Amino acid sequence: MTDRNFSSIPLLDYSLALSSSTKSQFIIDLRHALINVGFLYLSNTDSMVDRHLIDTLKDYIPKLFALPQEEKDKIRMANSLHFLGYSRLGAELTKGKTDNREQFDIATEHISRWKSGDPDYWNVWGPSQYPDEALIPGFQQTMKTYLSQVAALGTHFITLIAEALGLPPEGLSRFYDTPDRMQHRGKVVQYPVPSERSQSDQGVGPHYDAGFLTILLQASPHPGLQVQNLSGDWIDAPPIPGTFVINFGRALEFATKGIARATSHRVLSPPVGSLSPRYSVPLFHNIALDVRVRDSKYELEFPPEILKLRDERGNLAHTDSINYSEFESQPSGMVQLMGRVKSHPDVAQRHYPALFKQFFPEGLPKQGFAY
Ligand SMILES: O=C(O)CCC(=O)C(=O)O
Ligand SMILES: [Fe+2]
Repeated sequence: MTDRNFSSIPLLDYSLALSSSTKSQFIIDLRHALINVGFLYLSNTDSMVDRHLIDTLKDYIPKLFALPQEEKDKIRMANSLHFLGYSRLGAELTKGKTDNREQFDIATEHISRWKSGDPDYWNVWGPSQYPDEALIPGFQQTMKTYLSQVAALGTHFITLIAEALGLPPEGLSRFYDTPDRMQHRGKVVQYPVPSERSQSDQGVGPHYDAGFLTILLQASPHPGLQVQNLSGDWIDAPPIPGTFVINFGRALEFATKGIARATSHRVLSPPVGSLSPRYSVPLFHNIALDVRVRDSKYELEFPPEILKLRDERGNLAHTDSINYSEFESQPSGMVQLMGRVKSHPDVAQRHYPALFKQFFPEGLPKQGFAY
């Protein structure tokens, strides 16, 4: 119980999971992170994600945001049925306040399988938009390779999560289609330095992530990411060189009967006077679009000792996040689509007029409501 109100985020060494003599310790540490924290740092992932590729990607990021505004707007998200593309600074609100960030939503490669008669939510997956190759040569290939390597790390990590929850390694495979039929969504994000006059330090407000797990690259040395512990205190998760931050989302929490924690988190803008923006690259590792996590078809049986750990942990005293409770009843794809419609009403107005009317009967708001 002393671990209940964590005051720092555990660091796990991925290479320990790859050797039979050290794997059991890794699984024990992962179990603690899943049940009590909901966040972890992961080091030594070079066998899955090329370290040089990460450095190359980091070098591209400031150049990507420095592209002329009109070039960024050419690939704006409103062009895309799949909610993939560029969003200007301040396009979204979280908990009623503007998020001070600018971003490119770019996903792993995927050809939409939607056909007439299929549910709308099949269209949340599809091809990405990239800036003109001549303006940022090589970025597209770097990003594609990066996303596919990180997605593969996520696919392996899911088997470790299953083991940490007392299931066989393939215990969570029912939530997935084959890897070639899945799409995982990445973003490249810039949090600008606020001006002296700024009233807000909100990079992104408190929220949960949606799916099973998020794999985050903190791509600049700025602190700012904070994680809410069981008593509601905000704990810093500053960048640690050579690591990813991994956190668990609402779908995993629902699918595991609350054993795994989706943990509320937020990002503070860089302090006024900082010399450069903060950059990050999250990858949201998805489950299959048709899955209803609470349907009996997907119900998982956990060993009593794992359920006991959940019960000993207890429930949250307080959280500042509210989003994605739709997993209780909706298919995963519908939860994603509803989240996207709320965050990006301009895209919805263009491509999903019926849903747009349902969520925004008064017409187009100035900003989206991210969470
Ligand atoms: O930028 C970060 O470090 C985290 C961003 C985040 O939590 C999100 O976009 O869901
Ligand atoms: Fe998040």
